[in-house]
Amino acid sequence: MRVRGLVKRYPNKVAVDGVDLDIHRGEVFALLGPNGAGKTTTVEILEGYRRADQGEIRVLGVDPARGDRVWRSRLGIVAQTSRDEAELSVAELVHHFAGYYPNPRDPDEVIASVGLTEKRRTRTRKLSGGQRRRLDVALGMVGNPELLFLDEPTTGFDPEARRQFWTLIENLRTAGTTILVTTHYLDEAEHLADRVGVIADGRMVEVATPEALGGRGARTARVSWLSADGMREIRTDEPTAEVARLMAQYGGSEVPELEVRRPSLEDIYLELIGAVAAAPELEGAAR
Ligand SMILES: Nc1ncnc2c1ncn2[C@@H]1O[C@H](COP(=O)(O)OP(=O)(O)OP(=O)(O)O)[C@@H](O)[C@H]1O
Repeated sequence: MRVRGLVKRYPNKVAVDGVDLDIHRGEVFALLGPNGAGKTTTVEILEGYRRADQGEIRVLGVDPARGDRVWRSRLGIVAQTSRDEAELSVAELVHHFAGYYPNPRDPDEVIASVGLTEKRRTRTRKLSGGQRRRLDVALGMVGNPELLFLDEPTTGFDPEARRQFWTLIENLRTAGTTILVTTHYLDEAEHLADRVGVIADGRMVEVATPEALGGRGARTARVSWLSADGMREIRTDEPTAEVARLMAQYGGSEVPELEVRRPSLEDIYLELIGAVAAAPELEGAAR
């Protein structure tokens, strides 16, 4: 996928303001950003559901505004809101959707992979929020897509379901599926994504691996431990040397509650978002 200078204006708002984005085949890419940043608008343009006002866009080699049925059948989409088919059972709905695609996955295997086998005969209106979301994911993947869009896929999942979902995504990735996921869960992005893009106020602030975002790997570490006088914390660029010093000080025995910490992805993300909010010059003159 290749995007250059994507712009989308609504009557009162420039929702996407010159976004560039490259997503490589087989990659898991997480799009992060606060509410209203422009994530869903961007994703829906890439899916062909909304029209861009400006920009060059290629998704699987095609301009989404001109995407035909064959192109569409190569995509899997899990939108933010569920499709409403309340009277069908889980199995009926997944089998029904499989029929839309030329080369679908086995619907029963897909139902099993999202953990809904026990609910296969349940009408979709009787599913819990998290179960309904798992069904959405099943519908997105049953067509065996080359490229899967997941818009906040795990909202409403309990922690165990989220872990199961991560395994599912890892399996899809291993099978070669390219995945674009939007999420508000930083741990999810860190766990799943090869690269993350942070979008704020319609602009791409940074694209990097989760480890490198905001110069994270090079950031000062904090070494903390429980000393005789209470908790101590030292900021240092050489945490290994600091730990060695502590070990010597404690005569090689356990240093109580020793912890070495670098800024989390969430710390870095909040810094990036905060910098955009505090920098009025980033407000586009085009508005
Ligand atoms: N159909 C629309 N008409 C007018 N404004 C819209 C429309 N859709 C979105 N917007 C506005 O565009 C901006 C970007 O919205 P978008 O849904 O893309 O954000 P988002 O990053 O996906 O947010 P969230 O994390 O809350 O899902 C918001 O200010 C929103 O109010």
